[in-house]
Amino acid sequence: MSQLSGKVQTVLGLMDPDQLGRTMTHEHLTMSFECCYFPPPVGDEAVAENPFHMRHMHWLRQNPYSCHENLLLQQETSAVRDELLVYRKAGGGTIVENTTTGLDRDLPTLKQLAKETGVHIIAGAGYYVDCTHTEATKKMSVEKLTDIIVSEVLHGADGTDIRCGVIGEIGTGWPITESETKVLRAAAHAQTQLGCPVIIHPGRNPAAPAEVVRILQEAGGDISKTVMSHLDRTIFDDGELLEFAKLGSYLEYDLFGTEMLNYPYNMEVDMPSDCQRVKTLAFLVKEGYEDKIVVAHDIHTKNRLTKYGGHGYSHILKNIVPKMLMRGISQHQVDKILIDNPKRWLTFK
Ligand SMILES: CCC(=O)NCCS(=O)(=O)O
Repeated sequence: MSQLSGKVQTVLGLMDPDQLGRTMTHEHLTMSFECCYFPPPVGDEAVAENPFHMRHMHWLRQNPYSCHENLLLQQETSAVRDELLVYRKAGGGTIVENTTTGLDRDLPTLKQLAKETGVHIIAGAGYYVDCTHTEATKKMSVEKLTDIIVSEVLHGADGTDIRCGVIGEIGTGWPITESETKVLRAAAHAQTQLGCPVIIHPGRNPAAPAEVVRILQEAGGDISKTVMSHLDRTIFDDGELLEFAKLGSYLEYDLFGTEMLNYPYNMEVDMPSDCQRVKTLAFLVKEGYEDKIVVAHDIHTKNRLTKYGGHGYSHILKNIVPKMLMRGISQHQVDKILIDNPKRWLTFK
């Protein structure tokens, strides 16, 4: 048994899991998404260069990845601080900050935000998708990657003594690359050593989540302590969703607040609306998965902050919870989704 056993690890240190409260399991507070810039539709170049006007807000919601400035969430720490204070007032307790290596993780800023707002912040260890892996990372053995991830949890990351409390989001694409496979194996090995939570960013294909689970399992990972993110843009067929749910991971619907017609990274995908997301949650609850669902907004661009007319970090607490209750999910089940499931996942074995 390690000193972490039975605890959760925030950027301010170890904590009793009962103190977490309502938890968003997948957010970003400071990061850069420049790695995933997508050129604007032909003819829209001028808007993309000058986006932050009321008249461009709809365009930005539809094309969030086509404007360099919108991808620099790390420039908005003051606005994020204000939003975290609102989140606390709305009944929020904890945020799992999923920024990993490749996305400009900034642990000192996370620590400062936790101190200034009283929101518990849990930071992520490991690596994002292949296109952000450096040549040095790509050359590393699984053992070396494992050592780095373990050290980020036990000793601190990025040259600081600030420790991560989850592994992930571990980034994977579709098909999963050799370097991503090594990182997944390293995440599983680190999880075996530490008994810690893991969270995965799957590729944009309905087969991707199950393939990640297969790789993790083969490397000894604990799927019951693993969250599969972004299911709202990945699995659309109810039958396929239930097949995936049987594998035993937590099922994360984390794009609440995102509504767009054309999803640029995969034009086959019809991004669901928030009403459709709630409907899917109600379906999963009816099918017996109320102990496996977790939710979040995955804010990773500026336009989703309330400062720019976005929904902010309190959207689920303020708007989605009432909708869940209206659609037959009970208060007890809502509490499981927001409090009990994140707590169980985040507690070290
Ligand atoms: C870094 C944030 C992130 O990866 N978000 C997921 C975006 S998407 O793959 O669902 O478009």
